[in-house]
Amino acid sequence: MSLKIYDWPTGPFPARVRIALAEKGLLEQVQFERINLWKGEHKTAEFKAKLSYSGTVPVLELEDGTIIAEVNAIITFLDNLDDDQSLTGRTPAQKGIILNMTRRAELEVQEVISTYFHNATPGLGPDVEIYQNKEWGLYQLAKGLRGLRHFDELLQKQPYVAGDEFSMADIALVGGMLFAAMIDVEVPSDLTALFAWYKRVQERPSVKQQIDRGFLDG
Ligand SMILES: N[C@@H](CCC(=O)N[C@@H](CS(=O)(=O)O)C(=O)NCC(=O)O)C(=O)O
Repeated sequence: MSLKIYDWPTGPFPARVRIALAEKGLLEQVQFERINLWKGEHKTAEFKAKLSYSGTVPVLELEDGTIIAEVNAIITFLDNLDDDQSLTGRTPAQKGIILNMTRRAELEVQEVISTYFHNATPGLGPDVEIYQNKEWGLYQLAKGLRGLRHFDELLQKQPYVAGDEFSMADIALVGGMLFAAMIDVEVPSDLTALFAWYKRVQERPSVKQQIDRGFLDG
């Protein structure tokens, strides 16, 4: 099976798919095509018509041309290629809890830090950031810091974001931590359970290799 993924190689959202690919042993079966976000290649009419209505990456293209263009959807597809849905859940309850916590990590951390990046910093540059609202961006950053504190409290009581095992939900929170690191958002040092979790998940080569990749500028 050959898969094609359009992404920015070190972007925090694409990193989540790359972690899942590594977890499933599929990294070698993927052809990656770099989409330069700083040049707005993800915002062209052609890209949005063919690949991503939202104008975002990553986008997965299957051999038959099928397009899947949301991180969680891509990971769900990958996790269902074999008979062990370790990332998205093996039972109905696990599937519900993992998706619940994945969305919470997105809505309370990664997406709000991304909104801060695009609104209250130069972001991808004036040619791409055609609308910015600095006040809204700062408001979302404060929400993201509250979100990180919430996950610190959660991780004082359980080893992983959705419970006792590593899952797609942990990958989502790793995405939030990567986004924070990429734009120098300081994670408060008193979030010791969060940092302990981050150290724990970095024991997985799939996660460590993404964190060690650093970030490319446009
Ligand atoms: N809802 C999308 C969000 C994807 C997303 O925001 N991707 C970023 C990539 S990166 O910033 O993590 O590298 C993007 O395309 N950003 C470009 C933009 O928002 O203009 C998903 O979950 O896949």
